[in-house]
Amino acid sequence: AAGNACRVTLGQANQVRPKLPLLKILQAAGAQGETFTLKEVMHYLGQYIMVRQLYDKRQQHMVYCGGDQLGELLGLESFSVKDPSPVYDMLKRNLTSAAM
Ligand SMILES: C[C@@H](c1ccc(Cl)cc1)n1cnc(-c2ccccc2)c1-c1c(C(=O)NCCN2CCN(C3CCCCC3)CC2)[nH]c2cc(Cl)ccc12
Repeated sequence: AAGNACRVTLGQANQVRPKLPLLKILQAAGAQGETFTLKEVMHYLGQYIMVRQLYDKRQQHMVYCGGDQLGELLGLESFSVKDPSPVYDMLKRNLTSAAM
């Protein structure tokens, strides 16, 4: 039915395609495939930070990513999860729309 067709296309519309350096990070956190929703990208980046123990055990909002590929992508030694702007800037540089 038309409804389903519409839902399928809408579902595809919000997929993004990470560029290779970001895709490798997501895959290291268990991501499968090449296109994701933004929510999935954020989930896998969070998993990556946890698995690689990049967060400070005492100040758990601080992420120390210097020397890790994530730090290379962000161009930062560290950041606080309370200020997501550097992450969004990195995603703007490393995500393309998969809708095309
Ligand atoms: C609100 C959200 C967020 C999401 C995006 C952004 Cl740009 C900032 C902030 N957030 C809040 N704390 C974290 C976080 C903190 C330390 C280690 C790992 C994740 C996250 C991040 C998530 C996530 O998917 N979060 C799910 C719930 N988190 C709670 C924190 N939990 C851990 C906190 C450290 C101790 C172990 C549990 C893990 C699940 N994805 C991210 C990806 C990045 Cl590039 C950076 C941070 C996060």
